[in-house]
Amino acid sequence: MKELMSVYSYAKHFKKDMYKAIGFLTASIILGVIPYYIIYHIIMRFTEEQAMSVLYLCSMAGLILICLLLRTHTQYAGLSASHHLAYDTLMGMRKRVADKLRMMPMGSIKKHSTGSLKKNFVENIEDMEIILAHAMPEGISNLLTSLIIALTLFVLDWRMALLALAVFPIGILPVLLMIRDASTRMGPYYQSSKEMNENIIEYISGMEVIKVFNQTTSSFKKYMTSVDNYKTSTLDWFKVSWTHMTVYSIVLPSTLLFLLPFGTMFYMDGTLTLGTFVLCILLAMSMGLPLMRLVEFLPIFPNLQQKAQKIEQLFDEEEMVDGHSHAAPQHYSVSFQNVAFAYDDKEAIHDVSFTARENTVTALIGESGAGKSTLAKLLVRFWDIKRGEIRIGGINVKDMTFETLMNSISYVSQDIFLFNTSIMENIRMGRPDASDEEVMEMAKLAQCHNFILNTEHGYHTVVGDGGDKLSGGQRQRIAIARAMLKNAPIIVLDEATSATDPENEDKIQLALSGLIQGKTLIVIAHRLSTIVDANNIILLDKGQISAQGTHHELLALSPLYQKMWQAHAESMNWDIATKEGSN
Ligand SMILES: Nc1ncnc2c1ncn2[C@@H]1O[C@H](COP(=O)(O)OP(=O)(O)OP(=O)(O)O)[C@@H](O)[C@H]1O
Repeated sequence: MKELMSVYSYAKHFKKDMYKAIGFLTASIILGVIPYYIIYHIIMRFTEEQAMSVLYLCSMAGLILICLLLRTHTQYAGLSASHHLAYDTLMGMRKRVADKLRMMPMGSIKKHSTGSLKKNFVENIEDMEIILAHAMPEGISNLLTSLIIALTLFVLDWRMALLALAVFPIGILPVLLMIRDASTRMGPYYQSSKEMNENIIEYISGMEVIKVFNQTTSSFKKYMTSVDNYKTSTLDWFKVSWTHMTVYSIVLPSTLLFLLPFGTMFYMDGTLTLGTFVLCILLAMSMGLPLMRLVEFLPIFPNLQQKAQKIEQLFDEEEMVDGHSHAAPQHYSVSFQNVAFAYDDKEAIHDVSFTARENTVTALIGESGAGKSTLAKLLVRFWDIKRGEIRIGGINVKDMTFETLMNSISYVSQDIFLFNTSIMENIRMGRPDASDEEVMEMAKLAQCHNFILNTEHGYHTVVGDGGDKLSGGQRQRIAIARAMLKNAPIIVLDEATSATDPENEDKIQLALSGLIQGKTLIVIAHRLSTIVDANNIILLDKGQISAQGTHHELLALSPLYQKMWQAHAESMNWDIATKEGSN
């Protein structure tokens, strides 16, 4: 229950809307009970053989009509307040999700599969609507109404009140059994639904691999098994709950079961007047529905409790602490000082120290898995380091606000992601206030203008999910244009031209060197020929710096660099040889 109540903390006007919803819904139920009281009066006048004018009967009918109209109106007002509260809360939760994801280290986000994140942040939050808009306000108003009617019955005749309420313990028993079963059955139900979500996303995302390796049958089987498990656990739960639901939905509204025979007995032996008897019957009948509605919501709670728990678990996950310094650094030299970092328990970076100075190009090189991309990601604070310091212009990146840090760096990662919108808008994300002309200017420098003009709608061509309507090299060049448009003082390019043909790569390098004035450029590259002119080359080996210096210094001093350069030169010769051979 604590988790469920905490859900409301995301609503802006929780109390005001909640009171309004409960107030109006209670009023609507009471307005539904008043006609019973009016009917009681008419019956009593009949039995006492009092004269009733047509005017009296018409005014009573009119009163009943007014009650019913007011009931509809208050019900509408109550539900409108409860839905307002519900969607206000859901909006608060979704905003919290967006903030949470921004503040979580990438490692913590990637620990969860896309399927389970989607389930948690989309479906589970959506499912909270039923409790926020219905279960809570309607449950409380039905409880209040049942209590008011029960109290009136006690005031009229305590024996009749007990007789009317006698069905309650019998009716509530199956509900309690359902809640008990739910605690054991909800686990497998929830797990199977999570697995199904994960498998659907994996099946769709992995379709290319599935087709190429002809894994359609086995992957489809995995997906279908999870769908089947979900079906089994859901039906399993329904099989149990249907029996319980049938019992309580029959028993709970049967408030006359004991009241009618025993009430007749009391009337016969003269301990109950006819008037009280009739009124008790009408009140007991009007109590059946709110009682039933009240109990109906109870079994929903364990299910939603599980979901609220899962949402809260994610919200409780570790966050990175935003720095306080809004001040832009005085200069943009980047320095790593004795930096160590571990993914989970495995240390990937050990004691790394180097400086990338302003107005220079620093290249990070090394074999695959040496830790180059990790260093780039640590600079943009996708993760926090374990030991040491990373400073920009002398300020520790942890002390800077994320906004200041992100304004300082243009980062092009290995995994280029483009949004499913036009090429123009994808590039403009680098600087949202850039004009079309500025976007095109950058596209020209990043060598994408010509291919963009050849696409179906030019700059207005929509690039597809993640940019999948473009080639890898085209995506890379758009990402470079986006980063260049941002015009941040530090540019980090992680294999940013690896899928680009050598001719375009040279042109991009030229454009970058034109833009480097006053900037700090850090490049990660496999092709050593692209970084021979770098001012400083950092050679990484198994997460450590093996050597650093210019190309000539490293050639003279580092056996590892000599080996890498030799391998590179051989591959270039082989490349030239095969090209000549084919001509
Ligand atoms: N998200 C992650 N979780 C756990 N380990 C990781 C993760 N990313 C990288 N690693 C590990 O950290 C080490 C350094 O990886 P990194 O990606 O930085 O290497 P790299 O030099 O950029 O390699 P490449 O040239 O192939 O891109 C590797 O051993 C890798 O397996």
